[in-house]
Parts: sequence; structure tokens; C-alpha cells
Amino acid sequence: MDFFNKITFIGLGLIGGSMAAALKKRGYGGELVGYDASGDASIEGKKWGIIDHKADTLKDAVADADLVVLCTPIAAYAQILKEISPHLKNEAILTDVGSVKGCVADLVKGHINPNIQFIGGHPMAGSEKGGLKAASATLFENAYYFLTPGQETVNGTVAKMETFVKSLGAYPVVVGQREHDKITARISHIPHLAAVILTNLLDREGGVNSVAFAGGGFRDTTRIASGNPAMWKDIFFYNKEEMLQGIQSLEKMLSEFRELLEKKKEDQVLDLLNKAKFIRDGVPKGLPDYMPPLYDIVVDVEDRPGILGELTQLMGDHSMNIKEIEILHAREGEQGAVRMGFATAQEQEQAFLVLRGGGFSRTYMKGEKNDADSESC
Ligand SMILES: NC(=O)c1ccc[n+]([C@@H]2O[C@H](COP(=O)([O-])OP(=O)(O)OC[C@H]3O[C@@H](n4cnc5c(N)ncnc54)[C@H](O)[C@@H]3O)[C@@H](O)[C@H]2O)c1
Ligand SMILES: O=C(O)C(=O)C[C@]1(C(=O)O)C=C[C@@H](O)C=C1
Repeated sequence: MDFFNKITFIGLGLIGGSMAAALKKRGYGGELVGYDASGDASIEGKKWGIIDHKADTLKDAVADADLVVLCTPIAAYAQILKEISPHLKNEAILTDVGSVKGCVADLVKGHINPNIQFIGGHPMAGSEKGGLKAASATLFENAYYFLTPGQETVNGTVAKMETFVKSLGAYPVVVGQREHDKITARISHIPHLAAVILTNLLDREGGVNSVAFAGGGFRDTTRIASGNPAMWKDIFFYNKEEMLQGIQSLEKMLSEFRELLEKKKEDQVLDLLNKAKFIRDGVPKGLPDYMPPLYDIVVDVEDRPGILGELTQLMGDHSMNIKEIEILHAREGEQGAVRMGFATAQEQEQAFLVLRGGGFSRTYMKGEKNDADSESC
């Protein structure tokens, strides 16, 4: 990426920090600069070696930068754009990571000199946890990353940004700004609203005390409700038109379902459940669907320090290459579960035998097309 000698991140929280950390980890050789309104984040970023230089002012941050990445809440953009506009160098590319794209393009048009190349961006990876402490160099690995050029964006800018996205370990997907907002309303924003409503339903129904009994179902469907409230409030309002359409569909589907229940239409309820299962089963597991499938092993382990080390050590001792490893949140509690993905069925079989033989008696195999029903024991 020798066309970007200096990259500046404005906002060094979960997303900005993870990007800088990913570039460092993956061998980016240029200069990384961080500016954050909370001085602590950029001090920490410098201390941890995620950035090379901590800027104290926005002017200083963008001076000579080839790429400037806005990683703050969208609500802060107007003020930031106003301040950086006179200091961006002419050939600089400006991008952002905000979760809504139409409104951002409008904002940029109002504040930035048209000579500056702007291209919106949005990584489809994140967390319900925020701040630099939650940042991870691997956050974007195998994630899709939307790029939303406008009519003024030249092809060279799109190509450079595609290279940038790949250098984070992610997969660029180029779409229009409004199309992006339509897609993300369906796959992210409305699901977030649903998680919030499901969680608050407990309160309305006087069931908050029952939350302690929640198993995987409640945890899986509501994890994201722990996300940053201010960030999500912004997302809902910035993508208001698409949200309103999604809510209308939700309301219609709920009332249709109520009628089916009231009229005892069991076959139609079953059809709905089957349809949802078919769609949900088609969601790629952790990897985009054009990536090779992985062969999974799930190990039930005790929740104690060092257990992950023992697992990976055992795999290393037998020269087994773990392609993916994940702690399954749905099994929080005293007993935890770890999922490991292997490249071939043969390696999966070998790992199964090694783990069982190595004292991990509660080890299960899952074929790439299988679900929980097909666990081998
Ligand atoms: N959290 C996610 O899952 C996720 C995923 C993809 C995209 N996004 C988008 O990324 C953006 C940042 O989200 P995040 O999760 O990294 O948030 P975050 O709270 O972890 O980080 C935001 C950082 O911006 C800083 N900041 C706030 N106002 C500022 C200003 N005026 N000038 C400079 N710094 C300022 C904050 O101090 C903080 O360190 C949001 O626009 C969000 O829509 C979030
Ligand atoms: O995994 C999560 O915690 C997320 O909420 C990430 C998630 C999403 O997938 O909806 C949330 C918002 C962002 O704009 C992009 C990604």
C-alpha cells in the first residue's frame, strides 16, 4: 500500500483502534496517526504501539495524511469535517466507518471541498463493547466491508480503498449509499431494534428477575442489546426511512402471526418456522460463503484459567492447524464450550481423536453441513 504513506484515524475506539492494530499486525510499513477527543485513547494507542504518532489537534492529525479515516460517532462528523476541511492535502482520500451511509455522503458534501476524494465505508464487524480496550487486530478478518463511492469518486480511489480493506483482512463490497442503508437496515439495524424490544419485554412483563435463568436462546437473541445506546440511537435516526419501512413489515408480520395462533393455523405456523430455519441455516458460519467450509469440533471445557492454553498446546503438539477458534457465549456459566474449525474432514477427525485421548472427553464433531443434531455423541 505504498500509495498510503500516512494514515490518520480520527477516533481511536473499538473500530479505529482495531483498524490501526490490524494494519500494524499485518505489516503495514507507513505512519499511523491517531487523534481522539478523549486524550487517553490516543495516549494508550501510542503506548500499546497501535499508532506511531498521537496528534493533539485535528489540524495536526490530518496534515500530510494520504488517508483520513473517521471512526467517531456520526454525530461528531459535522464539527470534525468543518475543522479538518482547510487542512486536508489535495490528493488525500477521506473515508469513514459509520453504520449509515446516505446521511454521511450528504454531510460530507456540505463541508468538504469537492477536490477531496470521499468514499464512505462500513465494516460489517463489531461488538457490543466499545472503546480502545475492546479493540482487536483480528476484528475485520474475513468480514465483509462495504464501500460506498459517490458519483464524484474516481475509479482509482475505489481501487485504493479495496486494497486498504483487504490489508485489514476483510472483503470489500462496493454498493450505492442508499442501497447500503437498505441492506444494513435488514441485516443489522432492525435486528438490533428487535433485540432491544425482546430485552425490554422482560421489564414490561415483570420478568426482569427471571433473567438469571436465561439460557442460550435469550443470550443469542439479545447480546447486541448491550451495545452503546448513544451509537444505536444515532443509527436509528440516521437511517430513519429504512427503519420505518422495516418496522411496518415487523408489525404486519406480528399481527399475521397472532391471527394464525388465534385461529389455530398450525400448518402455517410450521411453514413460518421452516422458512426461518432454512434462511438462518444459510447464514455462513463466521466466514463469507465463498470461503472454503470449515470442519468444526466443539469441546466442553471447565471455566478456569489456562484451559484455552492447554487446548491449543495439545493441538500444536500434534501439528494440528486450527483455522478458527471461538468461545461459545451461549454456554456461559461454569461449563464453557470452545469451537475450533479445521480445513479438512481428515484434520477434524484427527483433532477429535487427539482431544478425546488428551483428556477432553466432552469433545464433539460437527460436519460443515451438520447442525447440533449431528454431534457424534
Ligand atoms: N461498534 C460496532 O460494532 C461498529 C461496527 C461498525 C461500524 N461502527 C461505527 O463506527 C463508529 C465508531 O464506533 P465505535 O464502536 O468504534 O465507538 P467507540 O465509542 O468505541 O469509539 C469512538 C471513539 O471516538 C472518540 N470520539 C468521539 N467524539 C470525537 C470527536 N469529536 N473527535 C475525536 N474523537 C471523538 C471517542 O472518544 C471514542 O474513543 C460509529 O460511527 C459506528 O456507527 C461501529
Ligand atoms: O457483532 C456485533 O456486536 C455487532 O453489532 C456488529 C454490527 C452488526 O453486525 O450488526 C453492528 C453495527 C455495525 O454497524 C456493524 C456490525
